[in-house]
Amino acid sequence: MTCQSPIVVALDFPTMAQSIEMAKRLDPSQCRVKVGKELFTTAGPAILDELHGLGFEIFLDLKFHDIPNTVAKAVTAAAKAGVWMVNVHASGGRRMMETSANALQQITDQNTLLIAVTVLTSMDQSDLSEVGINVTPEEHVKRLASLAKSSGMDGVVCSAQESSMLSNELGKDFVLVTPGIRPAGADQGDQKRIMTPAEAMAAGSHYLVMGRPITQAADPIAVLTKANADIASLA
Ligand SMILES: O=c1ccn([C@@H]2O[C@H](COP(=O)(O)O)[C@@H](O)[C@H]2O)c(=O)[nH]1
Repeated sequence: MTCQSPIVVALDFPTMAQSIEMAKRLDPSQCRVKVGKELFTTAGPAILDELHGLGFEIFLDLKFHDIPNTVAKAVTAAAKAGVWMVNVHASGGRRMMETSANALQQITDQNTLLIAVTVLTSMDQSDLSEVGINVTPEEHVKRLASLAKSSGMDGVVCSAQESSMLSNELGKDFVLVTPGIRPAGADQGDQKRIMTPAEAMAAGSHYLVMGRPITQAADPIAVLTKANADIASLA
């Protein structure tokens, strides 16, 4: 089923049963889904089969960061599982990303998108300073995204606050996946660099990751439907 929406719902649940219960309420034409560290660790690869069986395209968000050989093997396994998108950390460096991109090119029957995480949306300037990075989040995102592009990545994970800058710098085809999406008035939680769904799309994001604002809402479908409508009204 072709998905009409840029929204990717983060299924951050502690059990397979809860994630499947949520997925069954969602419509694969209205969103994709994201499987992250919590769900994959508890449910294992079986969750991918379950969600594929429900018709969803899956972003496997495990943010691989290891030596080149290990990461290349991990992204290969993800592609063979048929996921729509998988990611690595750009800070793993050029050789790690190039080796992974080359490994995926060997799998001719899959078109899995390979993207790289730049600066987590939960981090601000002070968090970066504490780990020895003394430039603004925007400057560091730009540096890592440029490295990711020249290392063969299809795109990056960044905050929507950097989407306009990256779109101008790296071109409109370089895929920008932006978590930290918060409808107006929603709880910010641990996210630091946020934007609303419509703002993020207007800024040049291609895909919007939304977790708790949808999954923890009293009416998750109403929040998703409103976000899709807000985005559609931009056209
Ligand atoms: O920089 C990043 C990279 C990944 N994430 C993931 O996206 C979702 C966001 O969930 P919310 O509940 O909407 O905050 C979550 O699974 C993160 O692991 C991110 O937030 N920022």
